[in-house]
Amino acid sequence: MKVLIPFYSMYGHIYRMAEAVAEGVREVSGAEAVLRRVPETLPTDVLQKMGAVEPQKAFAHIPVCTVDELAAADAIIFGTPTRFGNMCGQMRQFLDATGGLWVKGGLVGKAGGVFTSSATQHGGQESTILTFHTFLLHQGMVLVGLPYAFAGQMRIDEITGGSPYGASTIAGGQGERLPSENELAGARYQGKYIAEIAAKLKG
Ligand SMILES: Cc1cc2nc3c(=O)[nH]c(=O)nc-3n(C[C@H](O)[C@H](O)[C@H](O)COP(=O)(O)O)c2cc1C
Repeated sequence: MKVLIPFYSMYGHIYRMAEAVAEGVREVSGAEAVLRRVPETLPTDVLQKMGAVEPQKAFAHIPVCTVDELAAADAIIFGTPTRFGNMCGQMRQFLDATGGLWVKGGLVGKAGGVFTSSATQHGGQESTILTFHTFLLHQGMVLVGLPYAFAGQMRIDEITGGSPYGASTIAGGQGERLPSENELAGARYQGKYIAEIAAKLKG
C-alpha cells in the first residue's frame, strides 16, 4: 500500500514535517511512504532574492511528483506552506494539472489529507488546510485530518501547531523556528492515521 506525500517547501519546514509524516506511515505494516516535491514555478533569481536557493538544496534529491503518481497511490497527504492564508502557488499549479484525473475519477475513494506551516501562530494554518480540502472533495477523496486522539494538539503549555484539520508547524517570521517535538509527533500521527484509514478503505 502506497501513501504519497507531495509537498512544496521553500525553507525546509514543510520538508521536515513531510519526513515525520513518512515516519508515521512506515509504522503501519505493509505501508510504503513516497516523498515527492511538486515542481518549482518561481525563477531562480526570485528564489535567490527570497533566500530559498540554499535551503532547497537539502531536499533537491527528492524526485519531482507527477500526476500519474497521484493516480497510482492508495492515499495522498499534501504538504504546503501558508501563503496569504492559502496553499502556495506551486501546489495550486500542480493541482491544476489534475483535470484529466478528475475526468476519470482517478482519485475517487482515496484517503487524502493536508499538513501546513506558517510564519505566525494565527497566520492562516486552518484556512490553508480547509481551503485545500475543497480540492480533495472535488476529486472525491475521503478527508483525513488529525483527530483529537492526538492529545498533543490540546497543549497550551507551549506554542504549538496542530489542529483537527491537520498537522502544522509555526516557522517564525524569519523561518527561525524549527518544527517542535510536539508538531513532529502530530505529523507522525497524521501519517500513521492516513495509512491505517487507507488500509481499511482497501479492505
Ligand atoms: C508570499 C508569502 C506569503 C506568506 N503568507 C503567510 C501567511 O499568510 N501567514 C503566515 O503566517 N505566514 C505566511 N508566510 C510565511 C510562510 O508560511 C513560511 O515561510 C513557511 O510556512 C515556511 O515553510 P517552508 O520552510 O517549508 O517554506 C508567507 C510567506 C511568503 C513567501
